Amino acid sequence: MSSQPDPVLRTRGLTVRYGGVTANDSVDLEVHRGQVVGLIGPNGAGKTTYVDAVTGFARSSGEVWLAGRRIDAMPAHRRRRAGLARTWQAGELFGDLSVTENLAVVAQGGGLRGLAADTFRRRAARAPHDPVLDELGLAEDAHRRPDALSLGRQKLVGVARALAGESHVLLLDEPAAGLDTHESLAFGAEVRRMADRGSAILLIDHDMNLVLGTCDRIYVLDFGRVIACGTPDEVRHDPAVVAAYLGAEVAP
Ligand SMILES: Nc1ncnc2c1ncn2[C@@H]1O[C@H](COP(=O)(O)OP(=O)(O)OP(=O)(O)O)[C@@H](O)[C@H]1O
Repeated sequence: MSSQPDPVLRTRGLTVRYGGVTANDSVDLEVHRGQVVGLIGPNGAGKTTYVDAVTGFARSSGEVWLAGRRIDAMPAHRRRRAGLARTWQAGELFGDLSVTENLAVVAQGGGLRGLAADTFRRRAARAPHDPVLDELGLAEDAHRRPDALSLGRQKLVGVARALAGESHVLLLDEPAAGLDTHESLAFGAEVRRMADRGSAILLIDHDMNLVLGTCDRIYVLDFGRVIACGTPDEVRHDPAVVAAYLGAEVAP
């Protein structure tokens, strides 16, 4: 077998402690270009903590590598600039800005903080049309406000906003929360297309149809530890995963 290229994102021994709680316990994980990798597990297993640690929002020990470069000593804003993009679990969009303006907030860096609102608006109004809107099929909504869109399309705007600017890896934290089955399927297809065009994506979600149907590989966390890793088929039949998380409903 030919050797695989280096992963775009790799963690080694990533550990986060909150007081007496070990929220991430020596997590080794890899995401390659063109892959959607799932991260699943029960409530409180440490999934959001992992994203916080990788992106520099939680103090951690261990190694974080992005595109061959070690980034764990960098503050969050430098990791973002190095190419780590994330969505937030409660990823509200700016309701009084258009879709294009929502993207411009990120693309201009620094967000609204420190920038007078009218200055920001003048700049955002001149913002070039971001090609990511075309890629995600959102071009026709560019000048609408998020609340004029369906929840499914709002979620896509959240992804587009995370992608605005250059990024190597996209970390999606519960992007499908609140979507109905149909919207979730469409969302999964979009995530899959992004990976097929070369993105590297880490997907956290409790919607097992979405995760099992979209991911190339899945890591399962329980009490901060990786208890299993494999293809969707391997993971859904793993007795430890069924016992800790999946239960009988997705087992054969
Ligand atoms: N800022 C914090 N301070 C203290 N403890 C925290 C903090 N953030 C998370 N924890 C604890 O760390 C553990 C992991 O939480 P985390 O939110 O990462 O889990 P999760 O897998 O994302 O859960 P969910 O599926 O409910 O979103 C939990 O025990 C949680 O209570």
